Amino acid sequence: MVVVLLSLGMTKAEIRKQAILQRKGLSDAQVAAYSRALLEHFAALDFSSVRTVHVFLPIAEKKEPDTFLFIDWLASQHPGIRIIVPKADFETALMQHYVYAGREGLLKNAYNILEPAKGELHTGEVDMVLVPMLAFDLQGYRAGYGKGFYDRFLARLGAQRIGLSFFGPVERIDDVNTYDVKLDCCITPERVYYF
Ligand SMILES: Nc1nc2c(c(=O)[nH]1)N(C=O)[C@@H](CNc1ccc(C(=O)N[C@@H](CCC(=O)O)C(=O)O)cc1)CN2
Ligand SMILES: Nc1ncnc2c1ncn2[C@@H]1O[C@H](COP(=O)(O)OP(=O)(O)OP(=O)(O)O)[C@@H](O)[C@H]1O
Repeated sequence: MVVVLLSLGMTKAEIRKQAILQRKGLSDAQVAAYSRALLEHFAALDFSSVRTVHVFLPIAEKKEPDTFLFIDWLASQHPGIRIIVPKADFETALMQHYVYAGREGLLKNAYNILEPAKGELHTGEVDMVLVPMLAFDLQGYRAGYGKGFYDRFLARLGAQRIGLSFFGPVERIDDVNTYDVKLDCCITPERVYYF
């Protein structure tokens, strides 16, 4: 008898490749429409005890969700909430966090990530973090570009971790490691997955 062991899972490297291709296939109009759909789900969350939201700034060239929609919505609907944006140091894979002060002060780094050039550092608590990714799985694990920025950042925080993805989950990420931090939920254009 021949026994075939099928794994439904994928490695992060495989998932990254697939997700990058999937993203590349999106038109600008699709990115805009999907981003609006993500915002609709986000807007339905409970913000009653949220004072600080950490928002990644999109790499437009990589067709990431347009998080400026989220920033504009928060500023108009919850003006009391403080918006924090990151600045990544690629030598240490650590991020510094700044109080968002408008688009004027943002510059693109070598990876096309917009980031604050200067401003007020935020070193206090963060209640909610929007997490970028290439893909996530049914357990709430994610794969990003592979430098561990968000794993390092989220490890020391008690914040709500909210993933944003244009695509639904993969069944399972096989090579999850002890540093990988699970999401609390992941928003896709279709629905919100809770873990
Ligand atoms: N908007 C945004 N900011 C973010 C992240 C993200 O995913 N999205 N990151 C999430 O952790 C961190 C940045 N992570 C990155 C890690 C590696 C590369 C990189 O090596 N880029 C190469 C090749 C990428 C590719 O394979 O396509 C390049 O641009 O040449 C870029 C970003 C922190 N800030
Ligand atoms: N808290 C940590 N301390 C030390 N190393 C870490 C930590 N978190 C992650 N790493 C290391 O960083 C590397 C990248 O991790 P991983 O492949 O999970 O990245 P990713 O989650 O896809 O990337 P990102 O978080 O930047 O989107 C791994 O070698 C991992 O061991």
